[in-house]
Parts: sequence; structure tokens; C-alpha cells
Amino acid sequence: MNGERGTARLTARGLVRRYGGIEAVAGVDLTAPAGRVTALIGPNGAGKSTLFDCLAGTARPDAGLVLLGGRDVTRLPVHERVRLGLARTFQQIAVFPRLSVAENVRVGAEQRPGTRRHREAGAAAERTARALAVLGLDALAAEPAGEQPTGVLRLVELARALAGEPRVLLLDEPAAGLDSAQTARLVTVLRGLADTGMALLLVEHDPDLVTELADTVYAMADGRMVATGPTATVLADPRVTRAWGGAEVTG
Ligand SMILES: Nc1ncnc2c1ncn2[C@@H]1O[C@H](COP(=O)(O)OP(=O)(O)OP(=O)(O)O)[C@@H](O)[C@H]1O
Repeated sequence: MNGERGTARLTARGLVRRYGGIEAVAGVDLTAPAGRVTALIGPNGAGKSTLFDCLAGTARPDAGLVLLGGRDVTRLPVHERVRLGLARTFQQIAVFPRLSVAENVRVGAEQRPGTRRHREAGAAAERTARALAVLGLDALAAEPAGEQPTGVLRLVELARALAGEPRVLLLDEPAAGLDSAQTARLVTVLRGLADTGMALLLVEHDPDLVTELADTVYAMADGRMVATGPTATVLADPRVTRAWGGAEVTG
């Protein structure tokens, strides 16, 4: 796996997505390499979620390409991208409230290619157990998801994504609602996943978390990339600090 570190796993080329007269994503290039944590930052309305939707397949770009492991997936629906190794968590938490924590995670384990075809129920159970353990959720496995606090539900969503053993993981504000202990665990888990060769791309608002986690940062404003590069360099870029402070981006 580590031999692949740095190889592009998910690539956007010239992506454009319009809503009516608004270019929410206005010609964007981005690469999430294997074995790295890549962060996407920018003020509200910058286009981060729209770009995520185009990468995950929940939105179709009006122009440009999405490549997953070198394969053009621009026109493939979400479930095909999942089969090719893409997983995602959402800004708005979505769990099945009446299912247990473990059953919610199992949903992710069963989306893995070949699970049904080969009747790999045992393997799906193992993947579920592994994902629960990685996120420290074993003790809550049998509890109804609907009774858990937000912090736990974020971890359940992440466990569900991991249970499919993806090669590319998209995370939309993964630390929102987590307390400091859960955030520390999340950081350790995400770094550990990158070390296994997974490509991680996260949308994040907290500069401290971005500094702690990300190898590379893409900063968006008004649908465009305003700065890209190593985390410390991008976070110190005046165009980025202005945009994050809510002021107009001019450059
Ligand atoms: N479904 C939609 N219909 C119309 N306009 C949309 C839609 N989704 C996003 N937009 C517009 O596209 C632009 C980019 O929005 P987007 O949600 O992608 O930004 P964001 O960077 O993710 O913001 P936030 O940090 O608030 O989630 C905004 O002007 C938004 O109003």
C-alpha cells in the first residue's frame, strides 16, 4: 500500500456545476492522493459541498471530469462509485434511528463489492466489528442509534463508511459536534487510515484540526480555488485568511 503513497486516487479536472445563474463550482482542479489527508476549506457558500457532491456522484457536473483511481467516473451514479472504493460522510448526520449502532455500521459493510454475490455474510460481520472497534463503539453496538448524542452519531457514520473498506474517503466536517476526547480519537483514526494508504479528503472549518490533520489544503472561495499547497503555507496565505474572515477575496 505505502508504495502507492502519493498516487492520485481521486481527481477533479475543470469541474463546473451551476445552479441557475450561480456557478457554485466554477472550473476546479483537485487531487486526493493515496496515503494523504487533503483538506478543502473556505467560507460558507464557497462551493465545498457542491464539489463534494460532484465527486461523490450526488450532483452531476455541467463540465469537467471526475477520475477515481484513474477511471473516468463522471457519469457513474453514487452506488457505482461506492463499488469502486469511494465512501462518504455527510455534514447533516443521517443514521437509521431504529437500527442499532452495529446495524447502521453493517449497512456500510454490505455495500462492499461481492458481499452478496459470494454470500460473505461472515466477512461483512467482521468488517462491521473492525469498524466499531476502530472508533471505540463496541460498548454501544447494541444500542438504538436514535438515542445516541451527535458526537457518537458522527462516529457511527464514519464507522459505516469504513466498514466498506474504501480506498477514498470523503468527510464533510467530521468533527462537528464531537467533544475534545472524541476529536482526538478521530484525528488518530484518520491519520492511521491515511497511513494504510487510504486517500482522505475532508471539508473542515476548524483551522486547528486542519493544521493537525492535513498534508495538503485546497482553499475555495466563490466557486474557485484561491490557494493550494502544503497546509502551513495555505493557512498563512492572506487571500485565505481574508476569505475565512468573511471578507471579499480579491486575488
Ligand atoms: N441545490 C442548490 N440549489 C441552488 N443553489 C445551490 C444549491 N446548492 C448550493 N447552492 C449554491 O451554491 C453555492 C455554493 O454552495 P455550497 O453549499 O456548495 O457551499 P459550501 O462551501 O459547502 O458552504 P457551507 O460551508 O455553508 O456548507 C452557494 O451560493 C449556494 O447557495
